[in-house]
Amino acid sequence: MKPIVLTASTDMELALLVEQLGGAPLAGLGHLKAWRAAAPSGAGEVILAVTGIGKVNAACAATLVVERCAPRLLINTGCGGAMAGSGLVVGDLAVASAECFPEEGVQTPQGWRGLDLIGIPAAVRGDARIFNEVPLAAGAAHQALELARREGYRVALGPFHTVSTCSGTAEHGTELARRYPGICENMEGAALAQVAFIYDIPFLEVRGISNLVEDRDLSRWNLKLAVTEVQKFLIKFLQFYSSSS
Ligand SMILES: O=C(O)c1cccc(C(=O)CC[C@H]2O[C@@H](n3cnc4c(=O)[nH]cnc43)[C@H](O)[C@@H]2O)c1
Repeated sequence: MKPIVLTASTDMELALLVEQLGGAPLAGLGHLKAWRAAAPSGAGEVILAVTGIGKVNAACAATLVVERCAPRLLINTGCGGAMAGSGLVVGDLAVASAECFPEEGVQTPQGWRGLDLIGIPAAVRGDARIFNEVPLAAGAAHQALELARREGYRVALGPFHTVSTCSGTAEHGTELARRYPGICENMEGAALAQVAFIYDIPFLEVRGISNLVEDRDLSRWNLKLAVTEVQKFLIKFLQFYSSSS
């Protein structure tokens, strides 16, 4: 059976999963720090890998794990910023319905425009072309949303933004939201989603909310709560998913 691969940008965002699943260090995934564990249901394996921060690290890691592990599902997790209007607060969960690159494009005299203005897609698979927005198959996202609700988590489903420049002002977040709708800002997800799109592999992204997209105030952040909540949820999701698929 093909494995499930689970990625995050830092060790902290995987530590509880590695501990609870009894992960053993896994060599042979290039530069990536990785572990392997039996899936909670006993059906197949889960591979956990740290990508590093940002889109370039995420795309490199995704390509490596997809080429070497041929996963049946690629899951990305970590913390993220709740965008205005999402209704999310620190400690909540966010599930991606789509991923988006809200910065790739052209600053024209008339304002910012996306990659469609240039006319060169970011990726092509068969007849499908993607520009700034990466669609995700609904299956795993809806399963995660329903399970999270059943387990009593506060959770929202919606499009995510993957940025190079984090929104450290509410105004910057509002500007990006004018370009594309979004509920959760992060720095890796769309890159992993694009690789999953190219290889036609189901992709799920669930993040714990560590902060709001607002004027930067680190005293209002709670990284520990965010990464704990989302990892506790993903342990339940792996139990559910690996026994049902
Ligand atoms: O110091 C800052 O201003 C700052 C801004 C954004 C993120 C950080 C981090 O320490 C975490 C980076 C890490 O977490 C994800 N993340 C979490 N919140 C956000 C956000 O509001 N915007 C973008 N990324 C966020 C991200 O995926 C990184 O992996 C510090």
